[in-house]
Amino acid sequence: MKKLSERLLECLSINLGLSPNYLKEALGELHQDLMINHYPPCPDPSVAIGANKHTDLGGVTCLWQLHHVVGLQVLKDGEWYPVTPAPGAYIINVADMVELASNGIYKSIQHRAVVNPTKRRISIAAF
Ligand SMILES: O=C(O)CCC(=O)C(=O)O
Ligand SMILES: [Fe+2]
Repeated sequence: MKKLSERLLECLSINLGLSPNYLKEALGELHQDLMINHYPPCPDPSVAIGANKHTDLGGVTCLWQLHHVVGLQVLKDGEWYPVTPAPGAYIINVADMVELASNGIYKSIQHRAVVNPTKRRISIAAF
């Protein structure tokens, strides 16, 4: 997972027209944390939230959504959009440090997780 994050930082740097190491050097040594989120089913999702609106603090977040239960949503132009899990794929979030180090060219995406009335949901995030 660390190698994936480092490779993504290289690609994001190259895309800025900078040296592949630019973001890695700007962010310093990568200490990656793993967070496992468990959202039990909630009979009335209109009165509960799984994870409140936030941005992630680090460089890039690699998120794995298990069981293909939809829950992650991103905020764009004032609207929430679901991020449908794709089998075998990670969701990659640009986080705060990359927004700062790219001088705002990359945006740290606002997101949240909603709960499901019948299914539990598990996601694993590497920050
Ligand atoms: O469960 C999700 O899809 C989102 C989790 C999340 O945003 C986080 O762990 O920072
Ligand atoms: Fe997050």
